[in-house]
Amino acid sequence: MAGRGHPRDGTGKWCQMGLNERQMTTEDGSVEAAAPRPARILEVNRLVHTFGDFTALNDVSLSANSREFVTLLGPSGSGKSTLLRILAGLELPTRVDALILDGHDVADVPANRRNVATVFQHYGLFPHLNVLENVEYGLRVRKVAKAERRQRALRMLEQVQLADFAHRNIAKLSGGQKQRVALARSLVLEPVILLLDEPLGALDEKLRIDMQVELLQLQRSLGMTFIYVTHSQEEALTMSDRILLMNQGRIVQEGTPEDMFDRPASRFAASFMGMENMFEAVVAEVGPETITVTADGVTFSGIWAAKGAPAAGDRVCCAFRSEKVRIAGDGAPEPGLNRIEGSLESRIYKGKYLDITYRTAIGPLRMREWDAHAVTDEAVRIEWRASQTILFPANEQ
Ligand SMILES: Nc1ncnc2c1ncn2[C@@H]1O[C@H](COP(=O)(O)OP(=O)(O)OP(=O)(O)O)[C@@H](O)[C@H]1O
Repeated sequence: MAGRGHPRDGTGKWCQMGLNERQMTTEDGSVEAAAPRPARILEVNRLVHTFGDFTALNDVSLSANSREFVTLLGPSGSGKSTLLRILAGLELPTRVDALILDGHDVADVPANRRNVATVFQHYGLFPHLNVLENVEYGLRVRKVAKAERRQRALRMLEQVQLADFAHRNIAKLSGGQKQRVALARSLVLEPVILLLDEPLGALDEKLRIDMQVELLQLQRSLGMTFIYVTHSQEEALTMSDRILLMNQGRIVQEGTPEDMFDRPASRFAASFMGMENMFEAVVAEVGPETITVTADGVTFSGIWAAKGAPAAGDRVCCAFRSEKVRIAGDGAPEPGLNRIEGSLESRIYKGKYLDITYRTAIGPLRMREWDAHAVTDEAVRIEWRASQTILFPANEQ
């Protein structure tokens, strides 16, 4: 990419003082101010990608801002990796209206001329090179002088807490350490965007959780834009500024982690974001804040999560989380609470909590109970808040 302000050889080096206030040291040691980097670092408009007659990406548009952590979240086969490979230039899109990176349209620019770097699940390190040589490799290809590339590689190894391992053989590293080397090797090139394809997928759970925090700290301290692919909603919720939820080659919803967790706007999104209770109902009344619905003769209230507004008589889907359900007291329900009678159907011990299913007039309802002693075998009334009940059209997947 003829990226504005990004030298592709060893004649100068951009110092990241924050992505909008950069300077460049030239060969004679003078310092030049760089053009400010645009706040919007990536813009993709109407991307379509096909493999033969199979459409892997269908009318996908997205953007990323400078310093933003954007996650592509979705089930296997939803098109996340294909999208990432197109951003990296490893795959040329079948059709795209615009693919703007750092102010330039790079739709036809090959991978080695785009100022992005990619980290994959399986590291892709060179086994015959030690840690430092692996991190230096990209700078060597770019013909950066030896002293400078060594200094930059060591500085990056410090950032990923591997300075003491600089001369270690790659084969003698743990999975987490290998992934840190892979990160350092990409970051040392100072790309405008780092693309990460399930980078923690090969690590065990404890290490994955530690590395999530480390990755986030690294992204914040470098002030870099990360585009991160995962199928784990927990990983996406922990790290992202913004989540793009993908299904069958489309971005079906996007928002902050809070938006995505609290207000999934379709059956697919609700189910993927872990809403255990979901049932169909008919709109009875549309109020200013809540909407009243009926299902099998029972009346509930909820809030509308999808675009537009429903009308009385529309078929909708209601969803709420099992951890929001609790056993009701004896008195009349407080305003803003939905309530229903239930009888115990099953309970599953999960260590820290119990997953309990109650048989009710609208079907089985799940409740997560943290106090194992609170559960009795008797019939109960269970309740949950209208404000935590989301509604969306029943006819959209
Ligand atoms: N080279 C290819 N040739 C044909 N079909 C492909 C090719 N690459 C990907 N696909 C198909 O495109 C769809 C999207 O694949 P992609 O790898 O992008 O999904 P994903 O969301 O990253 O899945 P996973 O999480 O399993 O990696 C899948 O149905 C896949 O089989």
